[in-house]
Amino acid sequence: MIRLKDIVLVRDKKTILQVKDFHLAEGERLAVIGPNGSGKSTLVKVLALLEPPTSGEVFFRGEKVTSKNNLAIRRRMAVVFQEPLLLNITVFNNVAQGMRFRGIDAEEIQRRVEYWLDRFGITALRNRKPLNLSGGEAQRVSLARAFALEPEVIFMDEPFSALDFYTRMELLESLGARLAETGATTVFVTHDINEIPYLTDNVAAIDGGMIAYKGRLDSLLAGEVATPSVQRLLQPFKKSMLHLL
Ligand SMILES: Nc1ncnc2c1ncn2[C@@H]1O[C@H](COP(=O)(O)OP(=O)(O)OP(=O)(O)O)[C@@H](O)[C@H]1O
Repeated sequence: MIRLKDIVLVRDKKTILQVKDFHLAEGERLAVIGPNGSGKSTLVKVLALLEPPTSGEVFFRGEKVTSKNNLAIRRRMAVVFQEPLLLNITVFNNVAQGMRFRGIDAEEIQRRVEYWLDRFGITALRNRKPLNLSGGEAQRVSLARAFALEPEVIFMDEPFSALDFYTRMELLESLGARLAETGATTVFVTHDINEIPYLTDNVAAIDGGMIAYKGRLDSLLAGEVATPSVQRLLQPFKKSMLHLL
């Protein structure tokens, strides 16, 4: 579905990302892990067409992304960030807004908003403004907004890392069920490897801007080749997780 070819991204004369060949298949659910500053968010920004690489090519369904088709392709994707980034309008309108920008008709918008508010358990909040929501509720709104767009790919960049443990567990369960229901192609960045089994067993580890591993999480935890700093990152999780896999 998305292919990166010979991608290099340079910021302040420093190479932040270097990806020779990367392929995200249709329906694939990929978790992305890596040490702080390794380039996880940058990888998502390049895949989601939010940041053009310094050199190299991005293909979406075989079509090369250019400055001309970039916006049209970006509208087929949705991104959920760590901060919900809601507008100061009602929950209903926050979920509806992106669809309005995409020219979807009012009846269909109404149907989708109601459906996704229900799926994320926030129908009762429909007339509330974001300032009156808890962090977990606000992130549910941001998830409903993304799913309502019926995107071909959903990117999530540490969406739950600002939330407390119980809220994170609830949201992971809920997100896992919704992803299973839609079959959406997904990239999920996390710094907490414990979150991954709720969503997928498919992981990419990034280190120093390069993809050090892409494959099954259990194989990675069992010691399959990755860079020493990715192995160090896994160390604290190994004991607690191996029995779960
Ligand atoms: N605007 C910028 N200008 C220069 N360097 C930047 C900029 N934004 C990020 N970087 C650098 O790019 C590298 C990759 O950053 P990125 O945010 O992709 O890493 P990350 O793996 O998502 O990190 P974290 O786990 O801390 O969120 C880091 O070294 C960071 O300092």
